Amino acid sequence: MIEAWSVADVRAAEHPLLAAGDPLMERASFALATIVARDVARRRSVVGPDGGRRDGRVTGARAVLLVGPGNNGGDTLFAGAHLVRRGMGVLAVLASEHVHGGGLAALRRAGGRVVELVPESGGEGGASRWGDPDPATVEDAVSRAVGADVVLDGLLGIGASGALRGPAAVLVRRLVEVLGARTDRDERGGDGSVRSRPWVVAVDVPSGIGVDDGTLPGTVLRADRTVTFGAAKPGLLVPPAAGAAGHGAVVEIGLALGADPAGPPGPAVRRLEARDVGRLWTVPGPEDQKYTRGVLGVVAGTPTFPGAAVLVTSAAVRTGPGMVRYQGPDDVARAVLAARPEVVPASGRVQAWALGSGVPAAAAGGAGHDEPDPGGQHARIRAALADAAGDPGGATSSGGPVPTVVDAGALSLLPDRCPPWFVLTPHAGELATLLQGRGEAVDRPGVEAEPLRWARRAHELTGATVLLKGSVTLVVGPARVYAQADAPAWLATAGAGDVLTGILGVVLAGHAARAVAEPGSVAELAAAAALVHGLAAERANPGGPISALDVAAAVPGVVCELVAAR
Ligand SMILES: NC(=O)C1=CN([C@@H]2O[C@H](COP(=O)(O)OP(=O)(O)OC[C@H]3O[C@@H](n4cnc5c(N)ncnc54)[C@H](O)[C@@H]3O)[C@@H](O)[C@H]2O)[C@@H](O)CC1
Ligand SMILES: Nc1ncnc2c1ncn2[C@@H]1O[C@H](COP(=O)(O)OP(=O)(O)O)[C@@H](O)[C@H]1O
Ligand SMILES: [K+]
Repeated sequence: MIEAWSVADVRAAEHPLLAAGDPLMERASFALATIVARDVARRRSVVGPDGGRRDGRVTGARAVLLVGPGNNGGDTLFAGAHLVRRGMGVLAVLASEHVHGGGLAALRRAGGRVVELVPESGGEGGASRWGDPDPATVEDAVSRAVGADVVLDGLLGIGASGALRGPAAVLVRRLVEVLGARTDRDERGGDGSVRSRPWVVAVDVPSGIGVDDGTLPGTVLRADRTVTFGAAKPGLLVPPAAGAAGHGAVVEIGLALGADPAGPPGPAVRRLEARDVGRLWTVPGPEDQKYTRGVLGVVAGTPTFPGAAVLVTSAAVRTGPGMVRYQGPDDVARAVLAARPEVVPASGRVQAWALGSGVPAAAAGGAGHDEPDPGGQHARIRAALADAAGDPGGATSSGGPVPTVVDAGALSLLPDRCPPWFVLTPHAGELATLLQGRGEAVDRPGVEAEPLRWARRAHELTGATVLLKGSVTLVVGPARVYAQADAPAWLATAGAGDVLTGILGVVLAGHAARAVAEPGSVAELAAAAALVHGLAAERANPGGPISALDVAAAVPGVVCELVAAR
């Protein structure tokens, strides 16, 4: 599992070490330089005499450091000194009047070059040194950065507040503009080494992201790699900032995060990895029979949208339940059975529900739909929701409260307050609608700009666990947040969410008692389902287009690998 800690927690963990004189910056900058040199060697790899690739030379490669006012710039300058000693040509672009003195001296001693974005003399006629930097110097710095092998972004770290300001902002805006105008595709030279774009390494975090909330308050230089110190930070996992972080590398600098029982309760954001999911998967034993393994009840699809019912049940059957029961109009049930004869088209006891995929939302005030309750599905969903909440008056008694996936149209049928074992699975548009219905003034772009904030808000307002779908899937439940980024962008295709509903329903059915008894566990189960969904999408057709049903078909293989590796 990747654990991301808040800025406050990281600072609190650094404090005793710094007070004791621990050389944190030396450790951080040495590790940073090592990773940068390794990346550069790989980027400059060449074809050897045997036809295989071997690492290229670091000596002679060019690095440009973008240096800001704080310790982040200090890390970068010290790393630059190490890179000079490894034979690289290093140029530091100082984007601030004051930079880390020790780091600057170390770089100069090693033989690195330095250019100041704002000339020492400052502006003429009383213009502020924090006014516009000299345009010619900016252009020169940008063209050197663009022509370098590697750019280290050390403008701001965890001390950032808001969008980049001052000369750093001017520099980054121009650099992003120039890099954006160049092809995203790497070009290989005659010897096979990579040319064209510099490899961008963010020091600790891409400068100017919202480190704790994952927002992008202004222009940020997208990194190919982020080397982060002590622990990952939330903004490296949470969109949209996570999209600027590239590959990750966490450098151990001795922070004892999580070790102090009196300290913070846990990481701010978590990301499950395959081995975590393998460990929590329920694997049947000889004493099991179909009812002990978990039965999933599905209410999905309508005569107009029967496909969703087929997708949910197909994915569910392939995720390994004891049984899948389907409830819906006869012609939809026939389509389900034609695709998956394993499905039982009858009501009965279930350990979890999957509700609402392919069912239109109930119109506010009951108006606006040709058919107020399409195929009778709204009534079935309402009954199942009451049943799942543990309402004794529930029409389809499952014998107690059971965890439930609430998707698509079922989101419009929720009670005011939900138990945390309800997992709402909106995409950004559906989350905006749900929040508007509860008095929040937010639209889809608003959710996309601050998905963590709004997923949290939906959890607070409803009490349910909220799984917000997107390129990174966020899960917010009681006391826990997960950010899963396992899926290829090819998964953004109609029906893919219905497949997730089926997978998640079966995961919940397999852990039904625990989900209700320990609501804190529900977010982890939902994150696990998102991981399986994402890996299945990748496996369905690596690097190419995928259809939703193909994702479902890939689930058994993914589960097999996960449990084999645990
Ligand atoms: N404390 C330590 O010894 C360690 C710190 N580390 C490094 O130190 C960094 C944190 O250092 P700092 O606390 O100095 O913070 P930063 O290096 O992030 O710099 C913060 C300073 O930048 C300025 N600033 C803030 N927001 C700005 C904006 N939007 N536009 C322009 N200027 C802005 C402010 O003057 C602020 O004080 C970490 O990210 C990490 O790289 C690591 O070396 C590990 C150990
Ligand atoms: N850019 C993306 N990269 C990876 N996965 C994505 C991306 N966009 C969407 N997804 C995933 O695809 C699925 C789409 O679900 P949804 O929007 O509910 O579609 P539908 O209702 O058609 O099934 C979700 O699981 C979501 O997380
Ligand atoms: K940085």
